[in-house]
Amino acid sequence: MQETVDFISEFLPEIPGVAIILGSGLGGLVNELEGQVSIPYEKIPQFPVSTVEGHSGQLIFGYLNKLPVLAMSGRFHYYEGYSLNEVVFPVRVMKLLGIERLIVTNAAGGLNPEFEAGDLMLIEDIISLMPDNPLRGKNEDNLGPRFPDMSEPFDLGWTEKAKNIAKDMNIDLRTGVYVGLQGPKLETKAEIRYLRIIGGDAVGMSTVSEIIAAHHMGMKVIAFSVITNESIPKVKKEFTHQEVVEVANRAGEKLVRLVKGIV
Ligand SMILES: O=P(O)(O)O[C@H]1O[C@H](CO)[C@@H](O)[C@H]1O
Ligand code: HPA
Repeated sequence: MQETVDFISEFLPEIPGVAIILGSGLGGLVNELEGQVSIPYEKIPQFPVSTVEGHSGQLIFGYLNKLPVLAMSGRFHYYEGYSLNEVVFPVRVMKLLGIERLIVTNAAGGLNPEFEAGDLMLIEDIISLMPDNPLRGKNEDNLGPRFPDMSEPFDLGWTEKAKNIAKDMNIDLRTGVYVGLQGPKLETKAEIRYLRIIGGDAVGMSTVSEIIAAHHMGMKVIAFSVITNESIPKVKKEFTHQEVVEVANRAGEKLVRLVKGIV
């Protein structure tokens, strides 16, 4: 990690105040960054590389409303074959770079029957149904405790502010619980019923491990889902990642405005 941190530090004009992970199709935020410095993942020592469409695969430093931020344009998923330790590696690097705040975004299927494609959801809690945990193995005590409390994974002050900012901007912000599954297969109807029963409002294949790792290190975290599809469509149609990326691109415009406001 130190090798990676030293490498990235060389490119950063200053320490970013906030790191932002951009989900599928949400790369549009990058267009808002001024004074950009981008580093392709394949140039960064020890860094994994992105293999999913809609995830461009670069770290981008830039100024959002004059505040220095570091955006991960492209994240890593367990289903790509990475271990959860590899999936959260960039989050750990961000903390070691001195970044204290993290905004996580994703594209997700709506479980809550009131949600529609294009809705924006503030993630208030998570359920990790990943087959592993990024904290498994010897604990690095300099990162965080062996048994981190997870009763409040998100920074409450920050989430309250986000809700108020959304209201001021006339952005309809849903709230709910995000369930993280390993993917890459989509859910069966019976699995969807199960996920709803256990309290899920949105489902995806990312995010939960990043939040666990960030919270373990004491980062202040906030997270949003763009609901890109109903997990059981009212009108029968097949799931396509293409549609996820398209809807996220369109609805992502709202999220970009909101993130800008929050930053
Ligand atoms: O969670 P992000 O990276 O936004 O991507 C979501 O979109 C992909 C499925 O279309 C899956 O990777 C799912 O997790
Ligand atoms: N299920 C799982 N992951 C997803 C979905 C979904 O319906 N939509 C976008 N990512």
